[in-house]
Amino acid sequence: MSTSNRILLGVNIDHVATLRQARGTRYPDPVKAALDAEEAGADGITVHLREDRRHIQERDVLLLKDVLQTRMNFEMGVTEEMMAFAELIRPAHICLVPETRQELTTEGGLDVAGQEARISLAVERLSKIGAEVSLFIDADERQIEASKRVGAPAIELHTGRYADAETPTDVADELQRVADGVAFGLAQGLIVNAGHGLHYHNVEAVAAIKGINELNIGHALVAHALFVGFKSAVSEMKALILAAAKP
Ligand SMILES: CC(=O)[C@@H](O)[C@H](O)COP(=O)(O)O
Ligand SMILES: NCC(=O)COP(=O)(O)O
Repeated sequence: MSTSNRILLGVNIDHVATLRQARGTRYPDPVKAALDAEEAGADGITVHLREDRRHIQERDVLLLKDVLQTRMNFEMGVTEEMMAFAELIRPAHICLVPETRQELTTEGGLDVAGQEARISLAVERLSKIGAEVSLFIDADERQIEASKRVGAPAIELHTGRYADAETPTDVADELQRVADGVAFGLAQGLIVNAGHGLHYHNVEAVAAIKGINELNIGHALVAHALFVGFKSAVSEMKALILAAAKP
């Protein structure tokens, strides 16, 4: 069980691509953002190639594969198209996420418990290309146990409910739910990551939870980068996380 205080920052660059896609221009380039993020201390780069291609494109992933100095965390829905693409690019990490076309963003975690056979086949197939497969799930014991059963070495706990909570009681409850999920996942022998909706004002409490391996953060970081630049946005976030994770 890992209870290390070393916590990694995965920088999600999807929403650099959102701005580009809004006009169909060549800029801003998420590949440049990824390289700046790495220079500023990102431990990895996360991209979500959505089925509707609303932000990241195949071109981005193919270029990143060649230029990243750290490692790619490739988020994907469990579809044959994405499985085949993952086999082509062979990322170091793959995170299986639920996806619906109309959603504004990823709503809730993957229902692993409800489709164990299908997820198990996907984990087995993607593990064969050498990827560490994680499952993006809610902090729910049933889903964590199912993740263990299907053979995934890692989970990423969806922190969206914590991020969206409005009253102090709800914030505390949702934070506790994440902390309980981390402890339960670690007890199952899983690598536990977390992310979604984290920003400069809510990240510290999550980073202070012992045993989290990595936080994946994107939207807030890209938004802050508009005002301070990408490198500063990453280094500010990294400093917050590392300070909060200190014993
Ligand atoms: C799975 C996840 O939490 C992130 O990839 C998130 O989905 C960012 O992309 P969207 O904002 O398009 O949902
Ligand atoms: N998996 C979560 C992620 O990569 C980033 O989510 P967000 O910070 O863009 O909400």
